[in-house]
Amino acid sequence: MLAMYCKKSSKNVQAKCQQMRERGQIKFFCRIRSMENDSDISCIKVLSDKIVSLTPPSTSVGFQTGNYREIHCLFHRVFEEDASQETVFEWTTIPLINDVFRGKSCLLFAYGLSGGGKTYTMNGEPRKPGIISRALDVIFNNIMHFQAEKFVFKPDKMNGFEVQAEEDAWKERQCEAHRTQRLMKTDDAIECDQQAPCYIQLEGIDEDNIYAIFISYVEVYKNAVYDLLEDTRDYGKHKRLQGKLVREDRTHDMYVHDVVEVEVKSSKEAHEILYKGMCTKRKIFGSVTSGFSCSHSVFTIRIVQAVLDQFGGAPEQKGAYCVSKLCLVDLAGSKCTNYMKNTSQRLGESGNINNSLMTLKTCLEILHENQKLGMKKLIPYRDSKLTYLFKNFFEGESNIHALICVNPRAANFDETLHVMKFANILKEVQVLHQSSTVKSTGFPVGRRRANQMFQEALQKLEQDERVQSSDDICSISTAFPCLELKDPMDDKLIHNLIQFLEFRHEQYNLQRQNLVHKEKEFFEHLKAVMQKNFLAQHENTSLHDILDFETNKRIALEAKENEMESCAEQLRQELYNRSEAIKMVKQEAVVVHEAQNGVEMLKKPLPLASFSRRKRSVTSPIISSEDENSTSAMA
Ligand SMILES: Nc1ncnc2c1ncn2[C@@H]1O[C@H](COP(=O)(O)OP(=O)(O)OP(=O)(O)O)[C@@H](O)[C@H]1O
Repeated sequence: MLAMYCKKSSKNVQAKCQQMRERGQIKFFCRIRSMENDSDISCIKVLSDKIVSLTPPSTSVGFQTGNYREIHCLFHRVFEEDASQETVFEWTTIPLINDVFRGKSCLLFAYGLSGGGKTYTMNGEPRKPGIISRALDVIFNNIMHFQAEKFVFKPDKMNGFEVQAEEDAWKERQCEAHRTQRLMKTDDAIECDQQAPCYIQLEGIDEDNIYAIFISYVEVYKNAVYDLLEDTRDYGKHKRLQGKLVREDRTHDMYVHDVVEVEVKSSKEAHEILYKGMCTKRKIFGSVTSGFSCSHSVFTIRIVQAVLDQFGGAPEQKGAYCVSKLCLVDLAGSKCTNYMKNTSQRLGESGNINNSLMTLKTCLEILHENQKLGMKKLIPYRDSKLTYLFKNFFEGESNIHALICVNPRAANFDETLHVMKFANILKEVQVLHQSSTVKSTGFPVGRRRANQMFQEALQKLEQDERVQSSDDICSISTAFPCLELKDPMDDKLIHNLIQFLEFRHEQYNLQRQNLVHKEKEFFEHLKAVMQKNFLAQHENTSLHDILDFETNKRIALEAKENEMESCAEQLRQELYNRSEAIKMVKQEAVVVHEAQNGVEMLKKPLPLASFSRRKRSVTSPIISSEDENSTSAMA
């Protein structure tokens, strides 16, 4: 959270905090990059892990117009120059990934001046992977053994998914295997040397669920959306990527129409797709932006999760799944114009960037006004593709994190101040806190493991030669005695047969009794397990209640803490203002006192000598030592 000082009554602040608890707040982070040159002067000081202060340098517009007060900005967390990529990722992205696995939709965007380190933070560099790369690693490390078969879930190109029959999915898997082999032979296939083994245990992963991950990568450039994963191999010099439409689905969620969405099964596969997109971006947009990104990159990870049925098998019921997404956005630099050479095309580009960021600002301002005053003003999301794409994050239920990337150079002070002001507008906007969309099914916990154990046991039974004969399993006696009658008078055979059958019958009864007994035992055991399960579920529910209670308490405390921090900052500012005022009053008092002294001195009758000296000093205030000597001589 960022707070710039404003004078509001504590009642207002309290009401606001209450509102925040219900609606949820956008979390603000600030990353300060290291300076390029040692000779550069910094205008940013980190006061604590949440507060930074901006000191206007003498060259700044504010300073020149007499506004040279320090400005304090409050964030959820401040990352100093030496903060690692890992730390930034853990603070800004891990909570969002956890929420995505709870079925929520999340947005993380990097905003700041050109060269502030947005792309460095989002995409990273070789050996210093950024947020996108780490997010992919963490997701796949956690769901490695819980993935659905490929192509079971198929995007319907309208934000939704279809569940395919196993045979259709298998056919698609075969086709894809050929296609990938072909693709890997092209120049676009890049070695993924950036892959970082990032192991962080996520919350919200349910081993009784199956997961499927889909990624898409688009670029918003000159108010048009381009698909970076579109096949560009046939695109020659004169052929360009086609702009895509941004549409709204039945649930008012936005999507890029006809965008390529790739289902990935490993972090390596996801990285290959990511680098393919980066290559396209460099090839198509790189040449016109000369190192500074004048377009907005949107990398989306969609997670489909379905609950396994009561036997631990894949769900067949259509629609029995939940879809959530994580959008990782690298916004264009907010000060592109200065960095770009003044060719007309580039001025046009920078104008477009500023337009889209301006529209974003306008939308947020109107949204805040609507929320604050209960108005229903039309918000111009449609004025820019960027805002239209993210409409749902601001209007609907979502979790949003904003990462403000700043360069502390004093020369950038004025622009940095604008970035902070933009962040301050964002702070005012409230987004609805999304409740988890993953519903409890009532199925027993541990279905996947139980199913696996059952399958293993079955396999073992099939493999074991000793139990393959069904005779061995349900045998009630040895083989029948020889029934060949050699002598018609021979009663022994009949007698033996009767004995054998009686023994067999006895064995049958015994085994039957045994079976009934075992069945009874099994049901007793099952009952005990069910009872235990019921108790565990009960305990689980009460633990969830406690957790919810504690979470609410934590949220309330956090809100209180934020409120206190705001109040403390206000009081500090007030103190500063008052001490400045006291200083000025003291100075004025000294001046008045001196003036009074002067008047009193004048009122006193002076001796003649001193009068003549005074008279002289009045007429000629600058007296040299020679004059003084001569005056005293005259006296
Ligand atoms: N925290 C950091 N530590 C080390 N180097 C950094 C850091 N932040 C940025 N850099 C370096 O600064 C340069 C510019 O950073 P980057 O391209 O990320 O800026 P940007 O904000 O994305 O700019 P633009 O909006 O123009 O794309 C890069 O060479 C990057 O390596």
